[in-house]
Amino acid sequence: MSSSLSFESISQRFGTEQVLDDITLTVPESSCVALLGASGSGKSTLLRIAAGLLDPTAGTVLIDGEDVTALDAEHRESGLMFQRPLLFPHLSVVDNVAFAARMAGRPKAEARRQAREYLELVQLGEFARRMPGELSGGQEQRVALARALARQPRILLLDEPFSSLDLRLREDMYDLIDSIREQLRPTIVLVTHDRREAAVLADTIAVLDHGRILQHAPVAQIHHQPASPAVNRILGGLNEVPGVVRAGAHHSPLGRIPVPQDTPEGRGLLMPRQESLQLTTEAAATRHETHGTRATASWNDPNDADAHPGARGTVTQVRPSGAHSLVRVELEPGPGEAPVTVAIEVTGTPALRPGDAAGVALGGVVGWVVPL
Ligand SMILES: Nc1ncnc2c1ncn2[C@@H]1O[C@H](COP(=O)(O)OP(=O)(O)OP(=O)(O)O)[C@@H](O)[C@H]1O
Repeated sequence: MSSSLSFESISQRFGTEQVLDDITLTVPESSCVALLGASGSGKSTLLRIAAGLLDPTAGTVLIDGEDVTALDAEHRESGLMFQRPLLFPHLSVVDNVAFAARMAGRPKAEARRQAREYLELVQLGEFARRMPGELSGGQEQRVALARALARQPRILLLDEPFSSLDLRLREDMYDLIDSIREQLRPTIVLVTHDRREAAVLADTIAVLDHGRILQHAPVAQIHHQPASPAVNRILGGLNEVPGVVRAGAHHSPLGRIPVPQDTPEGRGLLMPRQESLQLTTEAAATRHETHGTRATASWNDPNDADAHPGARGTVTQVRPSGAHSLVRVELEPGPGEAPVTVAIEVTGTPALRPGDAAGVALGGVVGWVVPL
């Protein structure tokens, strides 16, 4: 039940509003792409075009390389699931799931037998005879998923399917999607504005902004190597540190951070994730390069006059949020540098207060820089 899906130069206008602008994106067979973006960025419009519910103003939709742009939704063989389950209230659970097969002319007993298999898959086998009004919200969404899967779709299209569920139920649905991916290997397009959901469920994330794809990349890559500050922010990145790239490193109040070899020299913005930065003891984190003193910390490489694995600054904010806290530190600028504040995510609540001295280091990752 799995196919590849491609959008080629898809554009959509509503009146004078350009809602999608030259979207090209391929979703390989059995993979899951998340369309992530703010409200109004065009995610649902692209999904409706994939489903055949909307004709694009321009461009082509391909399933397994075949142009399906002119095919209507009925013949597109896609399974859809929305934020609300949209079950038929007068049909039992099993008949809701069997509905498409019945419409396709299958005998009732056969359609129901197949529907029960999908209900088992979503762990609702014993609810087959219930009416939708007798289900919880989470159960209704499972039925909606079973109904979408029972169509044996070539492409599964999910539009904010879990956003009305509470956190616990959402986690259960994530487990269910994992197990369905393992068993049926469907090709999935997931529309979401929840970056965590995108990261948990998808293989790749396509970031949409004002109808354009800003970047499409594997989940880890897009978090650590955002193509622009806009992508970094949409993925929840909080840090943008201006500086200069020279001799294989980015130089800023954060210190000398090694960068990939192909990083262009000159002014550049370093975007370390708040989860990748670490608080260090102030003594160990003393910054030496621009202050002209030598490192005393044992883990500083004495053979590298430029090596200094950290910076120092002053805590400006500590914001606890349960298991983690966000600590903001204003870094000491070197000569000619402007001060910059970075956010660091730490476990628990540190014994720090605004005004305290703190050291900051980038742990174990190569810096990622985009030109300024
Ligand atoms: N049928 C339509 N006619 C006119 N404008 C439309 C139509 N459908 C969508 N739009 C507009 O297109 C833009 C993108 O809408 P879309 O629903 O694709 O965004 P979205 O990213 O899915 O947003 P949300 O997260 O709020 O669902 C919005 O400005 C919306 O008002």
